[in-house]
Amino acid sequence: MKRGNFESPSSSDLPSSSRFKLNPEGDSEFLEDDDNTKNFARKIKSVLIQLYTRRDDTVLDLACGKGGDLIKWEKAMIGYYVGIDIAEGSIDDCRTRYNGDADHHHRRKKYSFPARLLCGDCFEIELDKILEEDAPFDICSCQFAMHYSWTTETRARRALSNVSALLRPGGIFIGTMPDANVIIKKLREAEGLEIGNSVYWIRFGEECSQKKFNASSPFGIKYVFHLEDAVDCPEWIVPFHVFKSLAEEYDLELVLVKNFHEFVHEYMQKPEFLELMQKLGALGDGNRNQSTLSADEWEAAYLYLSFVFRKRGQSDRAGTRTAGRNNNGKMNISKDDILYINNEI
Ligand SMILES: C[S@@+](CC[C@H](N)C(=O)[O-])C[C@H]1O[C@@H](n2cnc3c(N)ncnc32)[C@H](O)[C@@H]1O
Repeated sequence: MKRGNFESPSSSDLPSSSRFKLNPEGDSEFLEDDDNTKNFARKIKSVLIQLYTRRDDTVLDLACGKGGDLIKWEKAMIGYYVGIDIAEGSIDDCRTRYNGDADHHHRRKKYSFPARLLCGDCFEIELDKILEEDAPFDICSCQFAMHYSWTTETRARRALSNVSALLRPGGIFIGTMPDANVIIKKLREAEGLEIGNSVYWIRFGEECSQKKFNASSPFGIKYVFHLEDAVDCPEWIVPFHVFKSLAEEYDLELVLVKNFHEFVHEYMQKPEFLELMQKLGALGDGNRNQSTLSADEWEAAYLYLSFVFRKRGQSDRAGTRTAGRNNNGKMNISKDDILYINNEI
């Protein structure tokens, strides 16, 4: 039995701070006019979305939360949006946000693409029949959530088979999640079973006291994650090489995987991306009023990675444009329009 073969991350020679602000929950809108709310995780998602989405694309947002990415999809000028989340409250917030209903905290706007919202467990339920009329999608996005599927192999497989079944050939699967290599490396360097700094902590249970992980059972490795201003929640280690090979079984080929540090250096600090950054409002006005990441926030950013997969097969984007799409999409979503799906379906 092979043991403890998670790869170690390459040592990071990256600077200890950056001008972006970290909030991996990333569940609020990207407000172009408000420099002080600039947010690191949201920017990474914005860049990912902008780089891989094309005008009129149809988008499936797995674990969409409160719809924090809606404005990013609007900027990418998508043609149709389907969002699914397990949390009823979040889906309802997503609905009101989509409808442009005002609340105390946010400036609201209407979106120009039709949308559909579902509430259910997208790592348990077979979605291909449920979304038959909406599929195939050009883009599937799963931001800060794929690791919740990693409780068991069955759920991880369901997550990937849903993505694969719903994407068109050549379609793109983008996402962000914790970087298991970094977390395990930090755990091994720590004295006890806890790692962290002033902005986050991660705690493993006694079952991990050996700090060795059996390569033949890479699912269900639990830890508790605490980030400032967020609730503590259980999460699961996703060894990326297992994720990649499982994805391959479902015809999803890896295009890119990058730790957030690397992502920032490759996509967000290079002159050739300046125009994109400006378009996204990510740099503010002449770089004034920039939020700066503290060393601890920058270290917390190192806990995450972004990934891109491509569904195997000949791209038939032009063909799918004319398919009977958007039948279920609305420009204003009522409570009754939300489809609640349960595991029996
Ligand atoms: C950290 S939030 C990310 C929300 C959103 N994707 C974003 O980036 O702003 C994780 C989300 O995953 C959702 N989630 C967790 N497990 C899920 C499941 N099995 N099916 C659907 N959604 C799930 C949670 O309800 C929560 O909204």
